[in-house]
Amino acid sequence: MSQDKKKTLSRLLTSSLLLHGLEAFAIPVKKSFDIDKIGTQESIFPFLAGAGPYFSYPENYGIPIEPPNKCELKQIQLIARHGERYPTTSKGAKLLSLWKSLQQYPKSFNGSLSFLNDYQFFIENEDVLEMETTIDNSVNAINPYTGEMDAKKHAREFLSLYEDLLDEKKEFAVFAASSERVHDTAQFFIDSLGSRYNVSLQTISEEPSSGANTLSAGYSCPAWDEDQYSNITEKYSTQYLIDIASRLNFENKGLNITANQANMLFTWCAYELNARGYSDMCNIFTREELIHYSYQDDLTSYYQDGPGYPLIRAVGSNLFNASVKLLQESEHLDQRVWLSFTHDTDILNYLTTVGLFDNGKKLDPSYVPFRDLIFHKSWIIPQGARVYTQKFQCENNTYVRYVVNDAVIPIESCSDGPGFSCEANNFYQYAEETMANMNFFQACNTSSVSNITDLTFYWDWKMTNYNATLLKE
Ligand SMILES: Cc1ncc(C[n+]2csc(CCOP(=O)(O)O)c2C)c(N)n1
Repeated sequence: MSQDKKKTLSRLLTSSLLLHGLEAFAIPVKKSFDIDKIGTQESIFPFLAGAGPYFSYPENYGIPIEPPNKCELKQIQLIARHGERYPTTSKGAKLLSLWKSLQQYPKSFNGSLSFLNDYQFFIENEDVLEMETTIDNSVNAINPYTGEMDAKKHAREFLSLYEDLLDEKKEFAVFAASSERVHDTAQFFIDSLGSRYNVSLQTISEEPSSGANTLSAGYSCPAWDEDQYSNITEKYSTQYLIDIASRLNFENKGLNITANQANMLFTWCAYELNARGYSDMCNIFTREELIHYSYQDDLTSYYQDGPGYPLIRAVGSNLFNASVKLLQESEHLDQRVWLSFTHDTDILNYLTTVGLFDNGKKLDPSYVPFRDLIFHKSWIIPQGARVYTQKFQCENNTYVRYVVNDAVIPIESCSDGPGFSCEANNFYQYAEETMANMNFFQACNTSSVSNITDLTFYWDWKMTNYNATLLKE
């Protein structure tokens, strides 16, 4: 705020307080207003490992997301992540213990941490852990980045593009994995569609026992080992974390922050943005450090849940296979819109099978491969991520294409249709080749936790009525 503005504000406060017979000097004008900070940190969202607020896919190729001229939409599928949330229980415990140890520091903080001298922690009680951020549970009344508002805004954007595919009279199903935050996101989305529609929210169990009949195949995959490629991912230099810790410790003698704690400060920054709308903690990093943090996350995701781990293509085939079936049957189904909500890794597993973010170049832990990198995890699955499959008809042919976080992402080997789409039969062939000899149930050794071998909920929801118990996971 300019000096002039501050003076005017102070004069206004003085005169109004005098009018009320109060002493003006009793109320100091605050040095910095939250409203000045909110909205100033959006350029760093892409560097926060998908933990910070939603942002559109940054490298939009310029292809309009509306169906091309003279083409008619036939089916829309959505696989979406829940919206902005509080940390998980395990991350929350680590953050709380870090906050406690910072509070033990006997002196005033200097340098970039000096905001902590007058600071209120953003996790106000443990009940919010694992949950969506909402208007109600936000730390700041003017937080624009709640999971609640994200889902509600998304639903309005969805209506603006696809309303014509919805039938006001007929009941239709929306599907959510049984994690409470995922379910809540779906409910916010449905609420925002308005009362014209008759929606039945189907809650699909994400317990391993649900086997293949799930929106979160990762939980039904005992064969998956998060450390399978840790020998590669651990090679990435964490010197940037040591540098951050040294800088903070130099500014604050006796603080003794460790590199692991420096790593947690990125998490702090991201989740505080979701809960408060801004985070002074985000300002302690240099751009270079943010780039290192972001690439380290790309690298681990690539080898744990993406193209770097061959098993993942089988995990993702569970959902891709169902999605292809829905596309093929579109003329015979009485629902033209298929909306599903789940977790980040499930969407990543699915897109790995589709093959949208794999240029065949394995991510290298010895340097940041700027020019060769198309696997930016946070661009693909930020909080509130949304992956649409569009099927449309132009003259006598039908076509399929993907819209990821508001950007059309063509299948490069099949993109000669209108709007860089893939002609439907070519698409089915592409899918068949991609999933040839792939069997989720076998590859994952799912039989050790379940005997359910097929994903059926899109087809049998009316008969079954899925209402799994909600889980905080
Ligand atoms: C293949 C595979 N990859 C990862 C996991 C673990 N996992 C899945 S969802 C989730 C919570 C965070 O996601 P969100 O923030 O979207 O709720 C975690 C920890 C698994 N079980 N299988």
